[in-house]
Amino acid sequence: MTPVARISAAIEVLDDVFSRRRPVADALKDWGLAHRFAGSKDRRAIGDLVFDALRHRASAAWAAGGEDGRAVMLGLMRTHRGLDVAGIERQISGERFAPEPLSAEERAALAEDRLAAAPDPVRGDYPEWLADELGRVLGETTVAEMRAMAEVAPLDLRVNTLKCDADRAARELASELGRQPERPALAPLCLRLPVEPERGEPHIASTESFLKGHIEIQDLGSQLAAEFAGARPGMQVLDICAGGGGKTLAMAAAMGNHGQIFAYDSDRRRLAPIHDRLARAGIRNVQVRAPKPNTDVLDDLEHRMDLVLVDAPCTGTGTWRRNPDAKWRIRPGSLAERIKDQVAVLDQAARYVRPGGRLAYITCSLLPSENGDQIAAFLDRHPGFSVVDPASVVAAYEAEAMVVLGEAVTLLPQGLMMTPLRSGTDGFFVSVMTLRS
Ligand SMILES: C[S@@+](CC[C@H](N)C(=O)[O-])C[C@H]1O[C@@H](n2cnc3c(N)ncnc32)[C@H](O)[C@@H]1O
Repeated sequence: MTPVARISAAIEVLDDVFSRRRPVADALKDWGLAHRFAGSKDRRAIGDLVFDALRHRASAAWAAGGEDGRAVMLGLMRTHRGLDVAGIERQISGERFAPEPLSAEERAALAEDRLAAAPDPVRGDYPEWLADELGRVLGETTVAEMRAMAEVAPLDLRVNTLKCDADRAARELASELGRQPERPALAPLCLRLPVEPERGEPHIASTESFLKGHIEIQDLGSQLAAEFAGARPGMQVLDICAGGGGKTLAMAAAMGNHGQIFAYDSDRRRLAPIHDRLARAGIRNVQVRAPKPNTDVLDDLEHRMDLVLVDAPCTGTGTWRRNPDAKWRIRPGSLAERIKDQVAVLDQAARYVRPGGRLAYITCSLLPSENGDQIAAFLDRHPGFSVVDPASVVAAYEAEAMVVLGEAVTLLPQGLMMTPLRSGTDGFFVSVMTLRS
């Protein structure tokens, strides 16, 4: 396909997403099925265009003065590809499969510099109805943070210390992929592969390092969140929202395979990948407890756990770098649902903490209603718990990892927050609490 035909295809997919409110993955898949002549490079290029357009949907639409796929694609070229009107006209001209030439109105809109006067949610590319919530926690940095949230995320890997050390894993990856991973200063066990659009994402899951269990794919923010929970060798730990096991694996490594982790999730299908992942990582101290009908499979753990981790179901507003589609799909009703889920799982989790034990609550969301407000309400319902000073949570990690987090982590009254701009991670909130002895 020619570059201009790819642009036309991306417009078609975007219109499908916008007009039928379809998930982007479904729209791209259907487009591929209906256009079998398109090769893998074409599909990747169209996918990249569509994802880029979704990252910057509001600002691009504003710049072009329209709302549909065509307007967003034209605006994207203007605001995020640095093209002027003549440049855009060159990009979309061609004999076959080219979009219609620019109309006089489009040309006029694209010629103006409209974005400077746009409202904050447009300049920062986030939904207007979340502006107050985001502003409450991000304040004056909201637009800058949301702009960072609209960029493409790097690929982060966690070195599995049960099998390998960071220097060796970095050498292995460099020789397998032909590129040297970065070593973010915040975490000695993180290897980072920045985006290289022309090469596409490396296929980590087929590397020897991955297959041997030397590395796991995990965002740096998720790695740090698991560290902040404070699992230590010998502890009894319940990971009550274990899902595919990202945090379970990180905690098992931090515990050096000593002590016990119970991995539970109310949805047994979500637990399915954990078995292979545990085996690959050489983990021996995890017992997977899948739910069973009419049986409380966690009964014997009540009041016994040194640490209960709640990696809570949430809106995922912190992961918009990876799912730009999600920021336009989230609705007030789904936020309200997640808040209810969080109340339920926190109340359940509290039962398993031993006196003097810890309860760690994590979300990949930046919304205070899922984070600080949720913890404040929990403390009202459970007066035996209190928040561990977030500064001391950070200090404990810094001492252990021999790093300084400084401004990379934002300390809040009920916990701490990581953000794309300040931390270079997905957005995360972590609150650590203790139960009175
Ligand atoms: C953020 S995901 C967990 C991700 C996982 N910990 C990881 O690091 O890969 C949240 C999980 O909570 C589970 N969940 C939701 N409500 C729950 C409940 N009441 N009890 C246990 N798990 C629950 C969901 O099924 C989902 O798998």
